[in-house]
Amino acid sequence: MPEQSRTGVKICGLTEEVGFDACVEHGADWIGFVFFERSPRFVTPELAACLARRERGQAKTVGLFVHPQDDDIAKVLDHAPLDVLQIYASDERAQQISEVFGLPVWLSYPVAGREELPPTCPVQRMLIEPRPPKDATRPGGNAQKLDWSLLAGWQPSFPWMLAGGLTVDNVGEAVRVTGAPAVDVSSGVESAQGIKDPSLIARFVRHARSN
Ligand SMILES: O=C(O)c1ccccc1NCC(=O)[C@H](O)[C@H](O)COP(=O)(O)O
Repeated sequence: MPEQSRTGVKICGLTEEVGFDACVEHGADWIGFVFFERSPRFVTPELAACLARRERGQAKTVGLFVHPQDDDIAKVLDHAPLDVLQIYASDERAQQISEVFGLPVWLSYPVAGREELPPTCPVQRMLIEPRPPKDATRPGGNAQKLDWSLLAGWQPSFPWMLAGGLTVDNVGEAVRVTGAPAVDVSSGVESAQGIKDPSLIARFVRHARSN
C-alpha cells in the first residue's frame, strides 16, 4: 500500500514480462490483470500467475472482471493468487463477491456527472472513471478522460482511485485538480494496445507523485 501522503499508482492490463518488471522496478503499488476476453490486454490465469511470480514483494496484484460469475473468478484464483478483485458489477454483487472470496474488492464506478458520484462505498475502494462511449467494446481501458472538474472538492470518507485517459503529461494535474489519493492507467503507458512501455511507466509513476 502507498505511504499515507504518497499518491497510489495502479498500472493495469499487464500482458508481458518487460512491462511487468517495469511496474515492479518503478514502484507501482498495484499491477492489474484483465480477465475480460474481448480486451487486447486479456491474459489467461496461467499467464497472470507466471507474471505475478516476478513480483518482488511491493506491488499487489489486481484481477479485473466484468460481470463475472463466481466460477469465472474461482478459475483464475486456482492459478493466480490475486490480492484484489476489481469488479464491474452492481454494488450488491461486488459485496457478494467480496464475501464469497474473502478478498478486497474494488468497484469500478463509471460516472458522467457530479450527481452520479457514489455517496457510499459498499466494498474496499471505488474506482471512479468515465462512462464508456456507446460504441465502446469494453467498459474500461478506453483512454477516455473524465472531466476532472466533476471531482473538484469531492472528499469522500472512503478510499477511491481516479482512472480514465491518464497519461504521463496529465496525471500530475489530475491529482492536483481532483485530490485523488490514487490513480490508475492502462492506455497511457502503452506503446501499442496491450504492450506497456517501461519508460512511460517510469515517468507516469514519477509524475503521479510529483505534487
Ligand atoms: O483495460 C482494459 O482493456 C479493460 C477491459 C475491460 C474492462 C476494463 C478494462 N480496464 C479497466 C481499468 O481499470 C483501466 O485501467 C481503466 O479503465 C483506465 O484505462 P485507460 O483509460 O486506458 O488508462
